[in-house]
Amino acid sequence: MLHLNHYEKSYGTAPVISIPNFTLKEGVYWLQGENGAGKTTLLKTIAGLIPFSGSIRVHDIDIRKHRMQYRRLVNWSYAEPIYPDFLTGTDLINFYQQTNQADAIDTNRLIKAFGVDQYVHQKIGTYSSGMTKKLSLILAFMGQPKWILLDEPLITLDIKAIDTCLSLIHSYNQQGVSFLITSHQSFMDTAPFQTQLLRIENKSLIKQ
Ligand SMILES: Nc1ncnc2c1ncn2[C@@H]1O[C@H](COP(=O)(O)OP(=O)(O)OP(=O)(O)O)[C@@H](O)[C@H]1O
Repeated sequence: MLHLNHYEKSYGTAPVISIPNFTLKEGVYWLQGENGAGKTTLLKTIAGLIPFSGSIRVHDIDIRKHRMQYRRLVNWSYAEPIYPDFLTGTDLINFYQQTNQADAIDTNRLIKAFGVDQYVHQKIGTYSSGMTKKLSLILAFMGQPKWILLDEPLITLDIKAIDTCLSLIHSYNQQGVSFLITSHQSFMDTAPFQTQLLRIENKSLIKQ
């Protein structure tokens, strides 16, 4: 369960989104809204990356009171990931393996599933945008998260990687992992799972 209470986010004096009280049960949620509505902002705050007012809890673990514990429950993938050029994919994966206490066999399975084993030892500066995106998705699936937040997961992916990503969402969800996904692309025609629709409109979050 994900709870937001008295959640408010502004940049400077400009309010972006306000959510008095919202609970999301387990599931796969597709968060929609116009450009600039606040989708990335909401995901970033739930991921613990930017400050906000109010409270956020996942499985009763408070984002501020139990920061480390919370961060292990919530994984996140950027819409347009940027990593230091001088690191290799292996460097980042090894780092996440430690911080997220991820199982090595599961991690290798993810690397192979996205075909990243072909280039994971190369420096990230040599990757194309789709290659970097696949790496970012591997990192998002690592460990034992209860929620995975995916910001535009399908952009720049090739058709095979889109299938891989949708299959992983399906299988992780069957194992009790929930997803909050933003996407301007309609992926429901090919997705092997049902989604529940959420929308940010007029600075509010609504279920559809
Ligand atoms: N770092 C920032 N500083 C100031 N304003 C910001 C910042 N990041 C986002 N905003 C503003 O917050 C609002 C919401 O932006 P956000 O990126 O969350 O929208 P979005 O719904 O993800 O949009 P898109 O569909 O275009 O990706 C926009 O008005 C944007 O200009």
